[in-house]
Amino acid sequence: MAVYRHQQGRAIRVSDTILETEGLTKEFRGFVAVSDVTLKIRRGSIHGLIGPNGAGKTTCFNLLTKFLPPTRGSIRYDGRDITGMKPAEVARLGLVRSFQISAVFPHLSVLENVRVALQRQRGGSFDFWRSDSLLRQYDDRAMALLDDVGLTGYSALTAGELPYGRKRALEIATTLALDPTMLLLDEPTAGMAHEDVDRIVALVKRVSAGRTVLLVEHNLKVVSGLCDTITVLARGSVLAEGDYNSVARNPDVIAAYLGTEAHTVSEGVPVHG
Ligand SMILES: Nc1ncnc2c1ncn2[C@@H]1O[C@H](COP(=O)(O)OP(=O)(O)OP(=O)(O)O)[C@@H](O)[C@H]1O
Repeated sequence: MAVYRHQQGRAIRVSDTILETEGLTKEFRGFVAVSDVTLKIRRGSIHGLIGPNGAGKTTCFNLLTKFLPPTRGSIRYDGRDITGMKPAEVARLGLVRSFQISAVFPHLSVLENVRVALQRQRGGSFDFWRSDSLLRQYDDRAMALLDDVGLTGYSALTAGELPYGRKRALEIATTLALDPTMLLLDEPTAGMAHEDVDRIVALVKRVSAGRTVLLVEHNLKVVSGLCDTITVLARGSVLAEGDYNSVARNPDVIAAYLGTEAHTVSEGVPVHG
């Protein structure tokens, strides 16, 4: 199916694949954490990266977001080779990772955190010395983003006061402030209680409209509810790929989970029906 991007009044045909890797490999002093991974991520999809503990998901995520240089292989984003680029450069191209909670400023208010992210998107760097009135021009947009992630009622609290699940929502709001074309989320529901998980799932679904999302996730219920396509990694390599039902039925996937992570299986990987 042809995909078009509208730019300056013109429709430009773009590839259906937004992000692809070829032979992506990362070795740590001879230990191969990610081995010859070839991925194709469809524009507009929600793509999950799963696998048992130690499968190489985080390393792969760090390679894609340019936080780690690959030992071998290439990464193309939106038709461009980004293998040698820095995280800030790929972020400017619209490929943005969600920052970890440590990147939320705990002593600033929820609103100020989003404002700073918006300012950063415009100016490129943090500047705490800008006058308050200059920063206030971002308030409307910041409130709209907080509304998107269900934090309207929390805007005046300091980020440090937020409950854990709400902090993750704030982290997503600060990421959305960068107006990403493709969003990379690293375990957005890690460590959350059930009700928070459901809220984040709904949130990811909502913010995925008009975007591509790649998420690394342990919680298979989350993956099954969100992802159009799932890539299963095991021992650094791609073990299977497809929709949730097909990968969950795959005997190699079941064996990989059984071998290393019996508790995860009990949470649901082998779904047969
Ligand atoms: N900086 C590093 N130096 C050496 N080995 C590393 C480094 N980072 C990761 N590894 C190893 O690479 C392998 C893959 O790790 P990675 O964290 O990518 O897996 P994962 O699938 O994200 O695991 P988990 O689900 O447990 O977070 C592991 O064996 C890990 O010990």
